[in-house]
Amino acid sequence: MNKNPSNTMALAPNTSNKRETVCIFGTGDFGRALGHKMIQAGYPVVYGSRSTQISNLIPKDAEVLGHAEAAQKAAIIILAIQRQHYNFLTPLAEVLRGKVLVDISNNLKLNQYAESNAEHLAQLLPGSKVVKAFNTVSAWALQSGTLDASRQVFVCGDDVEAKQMVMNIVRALGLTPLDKGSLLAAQEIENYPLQLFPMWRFPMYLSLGLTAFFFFYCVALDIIYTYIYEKKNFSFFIAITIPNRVCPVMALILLALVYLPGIFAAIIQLYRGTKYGRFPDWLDKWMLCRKQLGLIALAFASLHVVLTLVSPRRAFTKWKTGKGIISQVLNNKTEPLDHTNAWLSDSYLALGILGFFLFVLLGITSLPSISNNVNWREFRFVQSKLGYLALILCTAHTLVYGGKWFLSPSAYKWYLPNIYILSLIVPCAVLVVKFVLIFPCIDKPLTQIRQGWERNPKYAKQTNYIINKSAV
Ligand SMILES: NC(=O)C1=CN([C@@H]2O[C@H](COP(=O)(O)OP(=O)(O)OC[C@H]3O[C@@H](n4cnc5c(N)ncnc54)[C@H](OP(=O)(O)O)[C@@H]3O)[C@@H](O)[C@H]2O)C=CC1
Ligand SMILES: [Cu+2]
Repeated sequence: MNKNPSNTMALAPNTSNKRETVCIFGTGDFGRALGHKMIQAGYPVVYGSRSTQISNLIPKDAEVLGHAEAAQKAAIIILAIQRQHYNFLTPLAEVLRGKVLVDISNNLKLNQYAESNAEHLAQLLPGSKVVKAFNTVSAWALQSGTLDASRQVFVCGDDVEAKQMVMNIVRALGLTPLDKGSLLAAQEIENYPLQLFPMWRFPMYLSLGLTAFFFFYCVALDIIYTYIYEKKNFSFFIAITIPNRVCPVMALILLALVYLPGIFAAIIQLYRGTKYGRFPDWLDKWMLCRKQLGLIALAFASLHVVLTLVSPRRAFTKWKTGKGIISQVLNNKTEPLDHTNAWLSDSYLALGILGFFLFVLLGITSLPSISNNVNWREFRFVQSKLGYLALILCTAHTLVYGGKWFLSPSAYKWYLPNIYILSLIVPCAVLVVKFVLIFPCIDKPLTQIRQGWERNPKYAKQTNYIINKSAV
């Protein structure tokens, strides 16, 4: 039985300027914040609450009624209530039949329940149209208007029309809806706020691990080795010298790691002769966090710049310069300018400056506010072509800086190579494979594959299979 005859009418898209009434169950923090924002956006708001007493915290223009009464006034009902209280909705099933129920709830733990809160709600009230939305926005941000970081609202639901109505509200509040598909996506959306920087986790762990490794590598070779074999105490290297070796090395390796998965992907596609086929899971994940890897690399490069610029202020540098001058004075001999050295030092500085400039450009263009304003060809040009150029310049910077003594025995202590030699392995491998193997000989077949050509009949079947599966 439909208690509300205007129900079906209210579900039709609203074309007039007047906004339709929205009902919110629950007058807690989130319910109040959302109601406040909705009234500002011009929606009449009616609250459904256990107590109809109006407290002064509730937005002034809102009405507060019992749950059943409030629900009858609107086609959309937002549930600002924790999941564990959902059972009180079962007696209201008839009133809620055909209505759009917006589930905004979050959990305290990842995968706390077997089914997502939204699916649980849909099972409780099979006659209603459940839409998941708003759970990634905080009540505090809604109320204070500081939404710059989280304008995106993930929306999912099985009823397309209901989802559209909710997305219209999201837009009216000045937020950006992102359609995540059917209610099956609710679990993922509910897990999202519980994950701290999900895309950053792998890049963070990787860079922490590598940084620690290179740091102790340098401590062993530059401090402990010199202490044991040359009886010199260089422990103060820990403060600036070693960080200024680790930072450029990390920047270079992480930048190379941004482009390495693309090379694996190309090799896999070439080998399979098709682009239809899933990449292995690890590669998929790696491809998805390339931007984060690049931004961490940029941070290391910036630190390297700062650490290099403070060099003239260091007592060690001043002492070394003074020592050189005094030895010339004592020997009464002026050393002529070494032109090779002058060329080398100027070139490695120039390469470093150019490389860093491109690095910064890459970082800036990856910001959403910029990347949203360039088309994908421009974006690809910057991220791929300029990115490779930055990688070439930074690799050359390291080679010119250290190249002259890479072959000398002093670059190897305890048979271990100098950290710069280590740092060149991945970038050089990436550049060689890209420009010697992939680029000249197989770029064309690769492009053809990426445009959807099939070279490998073995995969034709699988292609059909995948297409059929995605159509289901
Ligand atoms: N706070 C936030 O920033 C965010 C919260 N959320 C989600 O919003 C939901 C509400 O959160 P929040 O507003 O912070 O919580 P509150 O505890 O502040 O409010 C919950 C409200 O639910 C109602 N309620 C409590 N118990 C019952 C019950 N047994 N039966 C019926 N109604 C009940 C009450 O409303 P009344 O007294 O009017 O009946 C109460 O005010 C949660 O699921 C949360 O995960 C999602 C995103 C952000
Ligand atoms: Cu450098």
